[in-house]
Amino acid sequence: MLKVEINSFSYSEKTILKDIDFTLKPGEHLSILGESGCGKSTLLHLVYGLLHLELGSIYFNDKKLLGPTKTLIPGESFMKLVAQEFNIMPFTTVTENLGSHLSGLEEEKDAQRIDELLEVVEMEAFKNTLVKNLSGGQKQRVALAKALANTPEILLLDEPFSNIDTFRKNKLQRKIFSYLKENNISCITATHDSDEALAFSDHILMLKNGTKELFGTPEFIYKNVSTEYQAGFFGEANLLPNNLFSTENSSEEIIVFPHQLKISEEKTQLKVSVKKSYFKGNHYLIESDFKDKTIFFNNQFPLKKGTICRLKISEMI
Ligand SMILES: Nc1ncnc2c1ncn2[C@@H]1O[C@H](COP(=O)(O)OP(=O)(O)OP(=O)(O)O)[C@@H](O)[C@H]1O
Repeated sequence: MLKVEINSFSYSEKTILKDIDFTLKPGEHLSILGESGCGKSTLLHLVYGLLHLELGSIYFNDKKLLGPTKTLIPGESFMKLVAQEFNIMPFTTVTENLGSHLSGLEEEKDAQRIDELLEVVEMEAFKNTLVKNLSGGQKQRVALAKALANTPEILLLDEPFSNIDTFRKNKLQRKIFSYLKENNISCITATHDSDEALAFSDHILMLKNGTKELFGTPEFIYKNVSTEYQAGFFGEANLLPNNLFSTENSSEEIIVFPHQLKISEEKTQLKVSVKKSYFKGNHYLIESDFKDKTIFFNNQFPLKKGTICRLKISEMI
């Protein structure tokens, strides 16, 4: 089990991470979700042992991980990090790259393992291609396969699918995350992609300015979104006074997602003027004005600019 307790971490005067703690059991997947610059990569680098943690501690099972000031070679052998600038050798083939991480003693066994890894990242067709001739997304897939070569106990992935097109991404995510579960490999991913975090993780740690904003299962996170920052990860969201929808006289504001709002025949208080309709495939996202606020809601059809309509909450999250 991995146990992380970061009281505080800074590169210089400015505190980058503060009061972060979590544990990760074998095979569990934690997503770190946060905006650019909030400290996701720093957190992964601390866990991997590239950065020294003065105020806090990181344990794997009962062993305290000591970090770069106490170890000769930074990084832990049971853990692999796939960083944003992936560490692969450009002038060798894909097979040679993967082979460099295997024993080299049993040729046939290594060849089988390389085929298995290439199948997981769907790179069989590029076996003999020089890495320098691959696209960014293909290099990212080789880096992933390389990290898996020796079956680590913990895999740290920094934006692992950032260069991979949507067409391939979904299938690849399903394959890789089920491979990790089947092999009981724990995983921490740093991501901006809420779809990935919701679909594949056991826990999500949402960060804001280096501190814990929300922590819990994907269902818990989605149902407990209460601020614009938190909702921002899940598409357009509206922060509205609760008393628009209830008779209660409270000053509380609630987050309402576009799919929760529906045009109503009743005289509701939420009377909006349509600004623009965006085609989203199976629905339209309507941008509208309500007093000085922009309100987004979903509709089956596009609406003309200037159309006035009243909205109600059609469903809870
Ligand atoms: N080596 C460094 N020295 C000083 N400051 C750094 C260093 N690396 C990162 N930072 C700063 O620490 C903060 C967190 O950076 P980090 O890379 O961890 O963010 P991130 O959430 O991973 O961002 P992104 O999603 O853009 O990759 C940023 O303000 C960044 O400028």
